Amino acid sequence: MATGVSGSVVKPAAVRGLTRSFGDRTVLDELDLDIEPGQFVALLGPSGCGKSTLLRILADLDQEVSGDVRVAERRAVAFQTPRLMPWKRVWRNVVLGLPGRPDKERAVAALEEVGLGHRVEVWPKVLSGGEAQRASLARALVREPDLLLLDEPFSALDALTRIRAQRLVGELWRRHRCAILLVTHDVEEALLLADRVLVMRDGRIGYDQEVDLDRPRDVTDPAFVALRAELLSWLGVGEGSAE
Ligand SMILES: Nc1ncnc2c1ncn2[C@@H]1O[C@H](COP(=O)(O)OP(=O)(O)OP(=O)(O)O)[C@@H](O)[C@H]1O
Repeated sequence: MATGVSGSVVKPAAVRGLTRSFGDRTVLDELDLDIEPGQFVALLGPSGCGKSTLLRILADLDQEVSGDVRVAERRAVAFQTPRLMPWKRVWRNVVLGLPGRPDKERAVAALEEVGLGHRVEVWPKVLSGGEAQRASLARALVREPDLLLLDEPFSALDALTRIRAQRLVGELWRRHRCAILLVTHDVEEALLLADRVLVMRDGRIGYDQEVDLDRPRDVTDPAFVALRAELLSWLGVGEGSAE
């Protein structure tokens, strides 16, 4: 039975038996997933395994599913590209789609939080790639989500900008304590940021590991190195791969 996304739940996400097919290809196959309030979850998996498909379903952008999908009503999403409307100033982009009159004060507060207090009035085309991505984070945060869905938000950024953006997301999460589901290809990024790392395999969550390391995390910490090796092995690219 196709049920789609329903709101008002205690958990930011509770998914049971989620199946999504495109033609005769089943991408998500009876997938189960719970995300707890305030939890930072990273989702990894080989290209084409269905990560974005799952995220789009949780964002209610795809309803062609079977299974039971319950997601917090307050949710927000940021994609790989910032998707700002070029004909609207940055602050108007941030509050676009919110009910009521555009609330500039709210937009400014969110932009200040991501370090863009000086970019309130400009057009999106003036922003650098990193700034545009931060504006898209501000647009997500202004919605005060219980669940923030991030689909490879850093992958188009250069290495340094990417590190800054990762740190910013870590700080925003500490401050807001919303649950986050971060889709990423980057094992190190997942282990630096998340409480819990998932790997998709055969249309389900094949690996589900808590990351119980102190923050800020140290990539040279033996526990970090061991977890990274385990994850790479699960992804089929490590020494002694699980494949
Ligand atoms: N609208 C669609 N129509 C047909 N096939 C689709 C559609 N959306 C996704 N797919 C297929 O579903 C599979 C999973 O795609 P998805 O984008 O979820 O993978 P992904 O794990 O996010 O990949 P990547 O890491 O490369 O972004 C792919 O084979 C893709 O071609």
